[in-house]
Amino acid sequence: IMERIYLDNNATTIVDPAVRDTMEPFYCHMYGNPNSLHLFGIEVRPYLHQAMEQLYSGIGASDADDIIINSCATEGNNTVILGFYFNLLKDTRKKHIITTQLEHPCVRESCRFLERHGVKVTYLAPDRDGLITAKMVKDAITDQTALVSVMWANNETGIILPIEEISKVCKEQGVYLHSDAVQAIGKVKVDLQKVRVDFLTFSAHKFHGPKGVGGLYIRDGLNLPPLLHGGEQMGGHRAGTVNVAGTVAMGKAIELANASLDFENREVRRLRDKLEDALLKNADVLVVGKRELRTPNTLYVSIRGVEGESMIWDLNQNGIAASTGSACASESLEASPILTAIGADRELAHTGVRFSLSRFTTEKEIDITIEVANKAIERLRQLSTSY
Ligand SMILES: Cc1ncc(COP(=O)(O)O)c(CN[C@@H](CS)C(=O)O)c1O
Repeated sequence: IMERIYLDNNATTIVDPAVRDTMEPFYCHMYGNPNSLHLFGIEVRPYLHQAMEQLYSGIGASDADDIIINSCATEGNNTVILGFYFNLLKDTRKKHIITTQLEHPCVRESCRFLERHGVKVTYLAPDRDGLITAKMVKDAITDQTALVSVMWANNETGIILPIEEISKVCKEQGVYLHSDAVQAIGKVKVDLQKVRVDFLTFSAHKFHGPKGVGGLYIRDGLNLPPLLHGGEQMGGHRAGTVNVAGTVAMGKAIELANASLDFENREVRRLRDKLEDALLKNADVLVVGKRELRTPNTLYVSIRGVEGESMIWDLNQNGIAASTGSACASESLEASPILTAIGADRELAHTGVRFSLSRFTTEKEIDITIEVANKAIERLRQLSTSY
């Protein structure tokens, strides 16, 4: 049987077995609704409390801040951006939001929805290194700007954005800052004691927790109307029965993810660099973003003369899972926005392949991937009419 190799961890990750084990008791043993006042409900509360403590320390949140448990980062990002519309933009003359062309579609489309309701949105374009700088943000802020939304790290390229500098600009200018930290947690240190953001979103399944549970951080004293109404859960910030098993799992997952940061930035980075160096030995191969400015597990490579989809197909035929970019865009055959934004020509913009490793990736898997990828490049270039 062909050995399968999973190198699409920015799309989703395997649940760490230790995380899975924490979920077990909450299905058939302690299955009460935590909001119930009887024994079945009360007995699960200490586990939720422990999970919240793990999450607070996992991102360096202060006790006075809020962390809302939700279903995923898509929900969290929608809650922030739509919540801003109802809370602030609708009633005051501040009708401007600044975001970037790098954001995940759930941020972009939430902003587009607000544009249809009279909000002005600036989508900052990255520079040729794929970066959004604090200066770009500062230059875009006007006296009508209410919110800046910039992701902590990009899901396709792994490029880490200067959130600390951007947060200083937002504080100086009196503008709220939201950061989508989905691709940062477990890869780089996210410490809100050091970097002041007002809203932060994350999803457990990106750092070896289960799908279907995520978190929304709201800094002390900030008020955001709920996206989901009709329950006193999460202090009224998010109605709906709490996903007990998922929350407990996410607490354990963030604890393990932070404990593995050194391993991620040493060993996973070494394997990613080994793959990257091997691919760069081929002519006309471009890696997007400076290596030291990327999350340790991600490599977004453009191989001239090889369509991204063809490369993914060849890899898949050999049991290797990678992607042409974010999973949610995998159906669209459009040119990659990031490659277009950094000035890649049309042909190049269709040649992106994303490899994203994890702490479970082995040296043998990378060696096999190097061999298969080099053979695929040779085969596909021979078939290419343009190379
Ligand atoms: C930066 C960023 N922000 C939000 C999301 C959405 O996460 P959900 O848990 O699905 O709601 C993702 C998920 N990006 C996956 C699936 S599209 C990728 O292949 O890149 C993300 O990377």
